[in-house]
Amino acid sequence: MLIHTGPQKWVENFPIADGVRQSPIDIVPGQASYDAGLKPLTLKYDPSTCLDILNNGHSVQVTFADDTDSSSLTDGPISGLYRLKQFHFHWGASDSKGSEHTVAGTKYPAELHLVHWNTKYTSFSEAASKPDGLAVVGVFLKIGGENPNLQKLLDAFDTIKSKGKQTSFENFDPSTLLPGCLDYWTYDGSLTTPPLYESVTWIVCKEPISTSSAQMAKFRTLLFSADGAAQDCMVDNYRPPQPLKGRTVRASFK
Ligand SMILES: NS(=O)(=O)c1ccc(C(=O)NCC(F)(F)F)cc1
Ligand SMILES: [Zn+2]
Repeated sequence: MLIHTGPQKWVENFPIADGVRQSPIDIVPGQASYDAGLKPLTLKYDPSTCLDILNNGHSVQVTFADDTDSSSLTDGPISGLYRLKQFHFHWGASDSKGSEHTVAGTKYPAELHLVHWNTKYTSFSEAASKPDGLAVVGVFLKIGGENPNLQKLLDAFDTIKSKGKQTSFENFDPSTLLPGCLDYWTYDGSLTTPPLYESVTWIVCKEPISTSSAQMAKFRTLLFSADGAAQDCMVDNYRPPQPLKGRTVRASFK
């Protein structure tokens, strides 16, 4: 039988769900503070570090080799160098919802998260629970023209339909999924799925990338459920916005 332990239930096992720096949030551009001290993002990705694509039961994830600095994030709001570990998506059951962050209440049909960890720590796992451990770049997807770079991912979905399936996925360049303009909002937040660690410097790009309605439909063919279990479509895998609790959202642009 289908057990949905949705976001409202998480606080029972993860009390930090009611913490002071939870994510996602609703970003209100008019209330963000422009910070001239914020640097442009430096994202350097090496396609040869791309390893595989996985259905982990709550999203589709592309994992990278993180034993060297070849795929990294520097500058922006962070200090030091953060290595790319993986990227994944959140999406809705229809094009009217799906993103985790919202912009003045606007929901996008999907949101891409590029997850990086601070190399002042020895591993992703060690960094994941530290207040300055992770930096996640969020990119909104909006309905427009078909996205040929996204299509490369979607073409692998038939082989990873159910939970736990993974397949090799090589030489993919994640920078092809970035918008042309890297203006961003930044704030201190958390993982948006349990254990909800308050360890993320969020960097949310103002400019969305495009996807088509047909491409969004392809995301919805993935399953939360494992092979042999009752088929449970992987949709609405987003956490709704959380209270700001006095935090400031800074903008890298005027
Ligand atoms: N949706 S999100 O905020 O980008 C996000 C990013 C990464 C993780 C993750 O690695 N969880 C496993 C860990 F770290 F051991 F707890 C969860 C959520
Ligand atoms: Zn995410």
